[in-house]
Amino acid sequence: MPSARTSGRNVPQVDAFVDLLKESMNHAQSIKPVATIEPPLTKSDFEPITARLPTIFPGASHDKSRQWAVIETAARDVFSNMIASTSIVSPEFVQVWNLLDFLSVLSDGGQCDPALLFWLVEELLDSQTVDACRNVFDFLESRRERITAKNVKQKALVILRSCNDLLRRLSRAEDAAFCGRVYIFMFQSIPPGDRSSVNLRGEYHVENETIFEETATSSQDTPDKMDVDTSAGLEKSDAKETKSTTKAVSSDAKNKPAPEKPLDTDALYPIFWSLQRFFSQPTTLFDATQLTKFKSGVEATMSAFETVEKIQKSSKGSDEGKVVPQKRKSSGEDEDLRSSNNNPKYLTGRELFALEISDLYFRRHILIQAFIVLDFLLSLTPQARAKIANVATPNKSVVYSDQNLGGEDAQWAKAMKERIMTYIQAESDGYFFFRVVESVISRDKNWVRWKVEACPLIERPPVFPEVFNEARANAKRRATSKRSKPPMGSLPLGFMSVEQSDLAMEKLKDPARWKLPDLAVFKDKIANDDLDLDFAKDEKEKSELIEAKASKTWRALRIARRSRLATFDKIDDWQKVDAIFRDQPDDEEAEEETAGDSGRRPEQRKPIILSGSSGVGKSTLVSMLMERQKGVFGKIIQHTTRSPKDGEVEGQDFHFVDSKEFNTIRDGDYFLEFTERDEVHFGTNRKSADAMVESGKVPIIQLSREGTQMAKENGFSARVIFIAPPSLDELQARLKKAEGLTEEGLQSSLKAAEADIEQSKSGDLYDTVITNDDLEEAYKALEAFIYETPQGANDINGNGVSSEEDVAMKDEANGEGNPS
Ligand SMILES: Nc1ncnc2c1ncn2[C@@H]1O[C@H](COP(=O)(O)OP(=O)(O)OP(=O)(O)O)[C@@H](O)[C@H]1O
Repeated sequence: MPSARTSGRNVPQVDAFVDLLKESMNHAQSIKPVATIEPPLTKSDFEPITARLPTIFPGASHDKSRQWAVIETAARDVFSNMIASTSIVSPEFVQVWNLLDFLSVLSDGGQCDPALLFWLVEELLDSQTVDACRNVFDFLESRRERITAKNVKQKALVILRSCNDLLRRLSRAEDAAFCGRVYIFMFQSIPPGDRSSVNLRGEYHVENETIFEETATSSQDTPDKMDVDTSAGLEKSDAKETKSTTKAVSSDAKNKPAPEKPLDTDALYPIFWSLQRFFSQPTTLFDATQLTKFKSGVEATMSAFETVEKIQKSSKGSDEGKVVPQKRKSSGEDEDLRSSNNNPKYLTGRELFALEISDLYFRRHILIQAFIVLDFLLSLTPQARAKIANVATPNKSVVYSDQNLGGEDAQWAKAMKERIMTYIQAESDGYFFFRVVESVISRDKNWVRWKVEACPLIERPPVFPEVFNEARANAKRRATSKRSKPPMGSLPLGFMSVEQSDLAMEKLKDPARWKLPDLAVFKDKIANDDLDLDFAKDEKEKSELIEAKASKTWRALRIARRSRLATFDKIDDWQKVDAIFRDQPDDEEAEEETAGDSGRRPEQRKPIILSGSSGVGKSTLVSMLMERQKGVFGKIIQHTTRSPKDGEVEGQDFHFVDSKEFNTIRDGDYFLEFTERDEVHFGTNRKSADAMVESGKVPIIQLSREGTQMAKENGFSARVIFIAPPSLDELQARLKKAEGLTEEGLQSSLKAAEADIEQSKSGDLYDTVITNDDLEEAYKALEAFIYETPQGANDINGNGVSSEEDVAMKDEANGEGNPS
């Protein structure tokens, strides 16, 4: 990291503050030697530096605005130099995070402009690729509470601006999860009642225009002239209608009822796509001619959709009726589609149209658009207006008080809404799909109402201590006064009160009361149910038997999960669970399972992290452990964005994924750690570790120091072992044996190893250090640690993955283990 240059402005205070910043960076590095975003540096960390501020800005009554300007100028200079010369993925970039931490401390103390940190973050986001912006968000998310605790009003605007700028760069489709992170950050930083991001003027997003082919193709009339229409002009949906469009629309121009005979796809095409203009600008429907056009367009679309569905239903199972797409023309069209700020775009090629409308999801998409616009129209009816009549000062921009939806049009809108609803719900999962849509729309209506009411402040009134105490006491009473119901399936205990106490105690000891039944018992019972099902007299009896079988199957599965989890893979249908009853798992699995018994299980089942630099022997030791204690340990395979090397096997060495998939997992917070080395990403999926624990094995994870650090910071509960090389010379010798390692790679590994060894001395990251000199000795030490450390010791984080026993015990406590 190059040191910050002075600004050259010849303002002594600026120069002095630049020097102070440089010192603060050195100081920060001595306090936090790691190159990670975590841990954040705090006020006390910077105390020696902030104590010197009065030497630059002397006197209690000095000009505050001047101080802020000086600090801003100096900070911008230092910051620009840093980001211009340091890559965000390099360890040196930690200085930028440290600088931002320092500015946050200054800002909280009123020493600099509260928004300064966010101005720099805005600059940083502007200067980085989308991928690198994720790192910036790692920082922002980790510090969110602190950096938005004070003066949020002054910061809100720049937070909104930078988040919105970033959102404009993100693709809603490709970076959906990242978009979510940005939104969540925005919403968490800015109070819900803040109106800075509300579209109070009710403006529509009119730039996202849908473009489609204006000229009618000759695909039907003159099929052999297909290619000629490469010259067909593209027209915006609000452009003048073409011959074919006019013709199609004019058939309905006098507001005739719906055409029962659907239009062919060619005639429907322009009508269909011109609806998009109404969808994106519903206010155009205030014009009667446009409304008529909209109505006929929606009707034509609806009829076509209904016909498509009928055809599809009747031709189910055969290829008849399937629309075969014609080959797409290659033109510059695709680039056009992706332009304009990553707005999601429909593919509007004429030759795709038939295929598109044969897709149920596409049809649903369009119908939901129409549904929303119909809802909007219905908000203009006198009945809907009556609902907002008591709003004192409505926001005129979103009320459209000069517009009214007349009786006939309102009837039409209502009927069409119904028709759409019926259509969507008709498909198998249509009901659930529509419920989701409905709940989203109804939630949105509340926001619209809030806007209509001119966005009153959303405030939660303070709760007084007396009220709080009373509520707590009430809650406690309610939770404890009622006699709790015995857990489902509990056996009766009535005999305890009537029988002699010693006899009652004996009865209590009956194994049937506390022991899980044998899995085999359920095999026969389920087989009997199957038999009875074949002879069921009527539907009622049949459904009772199915219910009884389901209950038994469920209990059998719960018992089987303890010892036969692997067989669950073979179950596709809950009605056929024979796999769990088979005595001998077949072939390889049988071997594996028998072999599995040969290993000794450690008392502590927490995941084990083997940390250490490249070449120290982690893989060698893990292989030995897995070989000598068969079936006890399971290696957690990392995800990586690099491609497999010769001999590497997917799922054995790594899970090889592309950056997109990696980022999705990462944004979904599924990695317990992730690191980057030479532009290659590595990450460990938390779920793999959880699944391993569930299956009864002890997960083993090989991690670098950074990865270990991150796993620990992310609250992952594990025992951490540092594998040290006997010496750097020996490590060099071992590394040299590795094929394909360049001199540069070798030196960088040695440097990293040196830092790792240094860090291991601090003793706060690792539970034990094993020096891998003599391999056998190192292995013995590893086993000793794993097997001889009692339960509860070395728990770096008490709240992580629970062991199998914990789960089992919880089940027993909940009565879930009791099957009767
Ligand atoms: N105690 C030892 N004595 C001599 N050679 C060893 C010893 N332990 C491991 N090695 C050798 O060192 C090399 C590196 O070992 P290994 O691949 O296990 O390291 P690693 O820590 O897993 O490295 P990486 O993190 O790069 O995968 C191998 O050739 C291995 O055989």
